[in-house]
Amino acid sequence: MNILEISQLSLSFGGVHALQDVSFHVPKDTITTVIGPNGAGKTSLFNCISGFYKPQQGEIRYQGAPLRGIKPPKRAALGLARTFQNIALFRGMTVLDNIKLGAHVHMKTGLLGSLAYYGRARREEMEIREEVERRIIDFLEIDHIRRQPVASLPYGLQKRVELARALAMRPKVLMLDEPVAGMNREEKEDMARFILDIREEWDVTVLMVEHDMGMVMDISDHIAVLNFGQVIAEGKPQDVQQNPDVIKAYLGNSDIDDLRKRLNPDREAA
Ligand SMILES: Nc1ncnc2c1ncn2[C@@H]1O[C@H](COP(=O)(O)OP(=O)(O)OP(=O)(O)O)[C@@H](O)[C@H]1O
Repeated sequence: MNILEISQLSLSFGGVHALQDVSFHVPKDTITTVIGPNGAGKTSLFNCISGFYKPQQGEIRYQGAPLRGIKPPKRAALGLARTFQNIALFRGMTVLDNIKLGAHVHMKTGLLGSLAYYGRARREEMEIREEVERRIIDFLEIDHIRRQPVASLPYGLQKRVELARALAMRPKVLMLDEPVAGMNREEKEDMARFILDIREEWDVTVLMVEHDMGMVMDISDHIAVLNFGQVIAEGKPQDVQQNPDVIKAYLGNSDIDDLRKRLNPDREAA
């Protein structure tokens, strides 16, 4: 079953065609990765799925239902959680407070919601939240820093806190925009392990944009390749890697050594 179905999506900014007739699917319980050279449209696609951009054409279906007209906070509450290319945490706040903000998407707002949301229901929700927060902190091994302000942490740990906040949203689809960008090798290996464990232990489908081809080929179940706003290949890592159109797309943007490094998963572990 596909948890997300993207059909014939097109998005333009003036004369720039960021996405052209993009169709692909995200099978449930997989790690699905969107790759492609710089400017290929990967972040634009993420922005369409999370509702920040409105495509001029096409449809995105989530759990079988169209997302059109649903605003970003509602999409998050429905289970589409996201991290960003550049860390988007509240740097002055503690790790724990940042994680608590993630859970906020489930708070009822508005007068009717507030009236319906007191007493036992609210207590139960708070208990669930605390339990989820505890589980996330244990899982991501960040108990020792939970009272520290985010700004005081090294980059790799900040990225982990961002992941924690996204998990606190209790997602069904976790969208990760370049989760290992800027990380050293050890941080990358940790992050790759966490992403694999999230799929296994948290019943979450992962949709990722990532440039690190070693990690992409190692941990992805399904890959879609974008180039100039169009899907040029989709399939298993080994199929995508051999695809002549994919090789050409990367060759057009890199020298041969860079290409080898990018497409060869044996280059380095994660
Ligand atoms: N808000 C915007 N306004 C105008 N043009 C935009 C906007 N967002 C994206 N674009 C353009 O759309 C195209 C695709 O950009 P996008 O950021 O989606 O690519 P990308 O694959 O995520 O690139 P990268 O790997 O460098 O992050 C680019 O030509 C970009 O300049």
